[in-house]
Amino acid sequence: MNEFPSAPPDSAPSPDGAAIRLVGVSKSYGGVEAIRSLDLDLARGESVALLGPNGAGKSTTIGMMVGLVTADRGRVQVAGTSPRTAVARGAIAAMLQDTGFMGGVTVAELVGFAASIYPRSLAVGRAIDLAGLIGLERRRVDRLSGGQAQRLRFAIAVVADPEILILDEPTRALDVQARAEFWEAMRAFAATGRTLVFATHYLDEVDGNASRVVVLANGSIVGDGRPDEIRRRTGTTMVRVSVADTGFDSQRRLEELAGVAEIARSGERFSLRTTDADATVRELALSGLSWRALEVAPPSLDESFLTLTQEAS
Ligand SMILES: Nc1ncnc2c1ncn2[C@@H]1O[C@H](COP(=O)(O)OP(=O)(O)OP(=O)(O)O)[C@@H](O)[C@H]1O
Repeated sequence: MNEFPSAPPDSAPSPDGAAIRLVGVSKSYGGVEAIRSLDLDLARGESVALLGPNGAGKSTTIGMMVGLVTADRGRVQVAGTSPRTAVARGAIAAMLQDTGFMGGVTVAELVGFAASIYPRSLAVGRAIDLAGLIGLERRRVDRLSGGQAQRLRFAIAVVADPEILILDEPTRALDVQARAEFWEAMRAFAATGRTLVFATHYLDEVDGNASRVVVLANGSIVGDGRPDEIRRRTGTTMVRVSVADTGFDSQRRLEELAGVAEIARSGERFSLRTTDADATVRELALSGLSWRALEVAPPSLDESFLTLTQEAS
């Protein structure tokens, strides 16, 4: 896939550097409070993963960023202006869930139509290439597979050559190969200093693709930081070790090592869940136990995610 051009200088975000700013934003649907007094500042150049269980408020937040949902209270600013103005200027573009296409047109015609809306746009062929749709230019849009349609949504968003790109569950209908290609294109986009915001349920997409993780639950932010910070703050590390003498005394001594919260055993192999792996390993080394095959596994993002969202419910 091609490289993206550098971020254009004339689409600079607000003077203070925020690409997107939400201040005290709330949104209710009837009796349902979808978003509760949310404050969020996204700096230019950040790649932000928006995580949260079903109904947490991710799509509502994204809808407000692109001017499709109006907040009941608070202020939403995008590239230093209102979301709708930012969309009209092509400063922000989005790939949303399940958007339909106008019927009876080809892939190239539809991307060309999208390009004609914006003051500045990529060449149609370039957007089609970036989206991995080469060879499908003349295919009618109603004859695309689910994964091809998803790539077309991406082509329509990226043809705006936006400063900020918003993606709501972008890889939902893609197979493994297409997912890998999609993220390759996204990393190239982010590497040009542009801002990327994506909502996902696939936590394995966060590492390597997000510089920041924002976790939502019940319409509020319950976690915000670098992926490794989120893990460390909430997760526990697993220390695994084999001990030749598996008698009661060995198990008790392992349980008493600093930081150990829980212990499980399978034959000679012990799995220690620890809140402080360094302290656990240090004491293990001094314990006099006859151990081998030490493994230290970092906390998983899945576990951190569950901890954060369950605490909030
Ligand atoms: N148009 C609407 N009318 C009524 N309620 C809505 C509407 N849109 C969202 N909601 C409600 O607002 C809350 C937040 O929904 P939202 O779609 O923003 O969550 P989400 O985090 O994107 O969920 P998912 O992961 O399932 O897509 C939910 O309780 C949802 O039922």
